[in-house]
Amino acid sequence: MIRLVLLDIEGTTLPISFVRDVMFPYAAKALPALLQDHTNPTVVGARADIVMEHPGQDPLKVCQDWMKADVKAAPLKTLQGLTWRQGFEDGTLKAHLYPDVPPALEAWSKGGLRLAVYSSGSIPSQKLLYGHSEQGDLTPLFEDFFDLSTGGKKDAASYEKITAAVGLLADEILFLSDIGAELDAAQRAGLTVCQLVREQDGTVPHPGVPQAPDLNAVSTQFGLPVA
Ligand SMILES: CSCCC(=O)C(=O)COP(=O)(O)O
Ligand SMILES: [Mg+2]
Repeated sequence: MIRLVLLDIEGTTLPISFVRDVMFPYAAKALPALLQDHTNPTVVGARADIVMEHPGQDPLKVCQDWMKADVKAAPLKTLQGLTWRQGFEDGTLKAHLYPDVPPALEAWSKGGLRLAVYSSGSIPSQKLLYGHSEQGDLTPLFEDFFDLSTGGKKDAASYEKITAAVGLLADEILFLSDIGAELDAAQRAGLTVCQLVREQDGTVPHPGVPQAPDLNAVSTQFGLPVA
């Protein structure tokens, strides 16, 4: 029986185009000034991690290359999160979640399911995004937020840590993601999984895992409360 739904963000609850065409350009504009900050300990720490990983290279150039290739690197995600704070708080950024997402999350939560996020985006940026969506503040629906500080999303050990943190049996957790390698890792850790195959994102169906085009179809497939 499913007791908790663990959700990826990009490609699952939020169109990839919103990340690529709105959030990344916003961060790209703000990053040069942010990387000049030598007093904020979060920036100092992230820059040091980049330099350690890419000695001799300009940290800004490394970040720009990572963004071009959508590399899920923890220091980049931390820095992006810092830039997005301003945009979400002043109303320039508002998350355009897929329309099926808010009603499904509300129905699941109302029906007694526990909800948590696991995204490469930093925890502060996850909270900003769900706190400033077109459909209002959805953060109260989530009991927990996990990011790359728990481990990589393609590592089974990360899902074992999340299972321990939420105090459930692994198969009582339903993990939803668009990425096959993430679903494979979660399955290796014993979680129940489903791939979101969003037409708008051009998601490639991954063999060996159940698939759904949206969260309503997830509800039907797994017998979850319906919106
Ligand atoms: C607050 S998430 C912003 C989007 C992002 O930067 C990202 O890396 C999302 O990756 P996901 O693991 O949710 O596919
Ligand atoms: Mg994703």
